[in-house]
Amino acid sequence: MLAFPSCKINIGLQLIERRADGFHNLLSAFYPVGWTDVLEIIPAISDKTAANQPVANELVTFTTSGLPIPGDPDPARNLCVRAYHLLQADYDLPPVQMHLHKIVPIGAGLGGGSADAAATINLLNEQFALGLTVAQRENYARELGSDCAFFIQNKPQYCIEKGDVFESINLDLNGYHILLVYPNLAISTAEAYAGVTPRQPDTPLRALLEAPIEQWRDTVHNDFEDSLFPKYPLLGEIKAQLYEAGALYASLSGSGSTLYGIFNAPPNSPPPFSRYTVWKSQL
Ligand SMILES: C[C@@](CO)(OP(=O)(O)O)[C@H](O)COP(=O)(O)OP(=O)(O)OC[C@H]1O[C@@H](n2ccc(N)nc2=O)[C@H](O)[C@@H]1O
Ligand SMILES: Nc1ncnc2c1ncn2[C@@H]1O[C@H](COP(=O)(O)OP(=O)(O)O)[C@@H](O)[C@H]1O
Repeated sequence: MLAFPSCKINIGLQLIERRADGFHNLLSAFYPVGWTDVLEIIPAISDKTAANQPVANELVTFTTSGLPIPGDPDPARNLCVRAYHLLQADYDLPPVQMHLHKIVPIGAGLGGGSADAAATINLLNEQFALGLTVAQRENYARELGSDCAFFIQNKPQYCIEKGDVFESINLDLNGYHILLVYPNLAISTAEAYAGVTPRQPDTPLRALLEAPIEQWRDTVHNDFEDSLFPKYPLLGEIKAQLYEAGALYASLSGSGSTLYGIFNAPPNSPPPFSRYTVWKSQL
């Protein structure tokens, strides 16, 4: 079976407090974006002379193409393989062959790896008729990463606590256009969190998002920008260029390094962005 795990942007991200477990409580709106990887999972064929080499262990044959993934050549660390083992432990799954074609940039604040893991859970649930509910699949996903559970349903959500608990939100950007700019610079999530100073927001994000998008520029903020823009000035420059290109709203996504702009009409990819990895689409 085939899936196209897509990524997310964060619209606003308020880092509220450091928790006793070392993680941070936050408020953020997660919004799905259609830049996707390709993931195929099939029951294993027994012919070991086939082109795919068994690499992780006897249960999973995992191969990749496209962007190189940090952690290769140790595929056991890949979130897809970890997701398989999580379910295998409880459901005694048969051996599988998995292939991931990696397209979404890595260390980009787009949650691409988490999306792959969630897609693995959803595919295995379907392929082997496990009958897992959304809540059960989200619980497995939470074990793999804070933003992983979001991708089980992959719909706009208001995220609280570690970013893994959801409240519904009426946020519809249908018809707007988005331009993502990945500056070919990976930022590790742990590194980004290590630099933040959390604080209680004056106004919780949910109230700010109720205003029209034209007002967000002055109110809706990603708190990671405060520590990452001074460290990587390029990020602030790209955000300014997105506004110069006509964005109604522009921001860093998650813990970076991708910047995005939301536009009324299809944006050009003007010269400042041509040296970066860009992706654009209608939302
Ligand atoms: C920042 C966000 C915002 O949406 O996304 P990305 O930009 O990475 O896509 C998420 O909070 C990232 O979630 P995820 O990438 O799943 O992080 P995890 O693997 O759970 O954690 C990686 C590390 O980030 C820190 N961490 C993560 C989540 C959280 N709420 N507080 C934290 O302090 C911890 O140091 C942890 O060890
Ligand atoms: N399938 C995967 N795709 C991408 N990264 C993966 C995957 N599996 C494990 N990882 C690890 O997760 C880390 C960050 O993943 P990613 O989700 O792309 O970043 P971000 O947290 O910035 O959204 C990478 O450093 C990589 O080592």
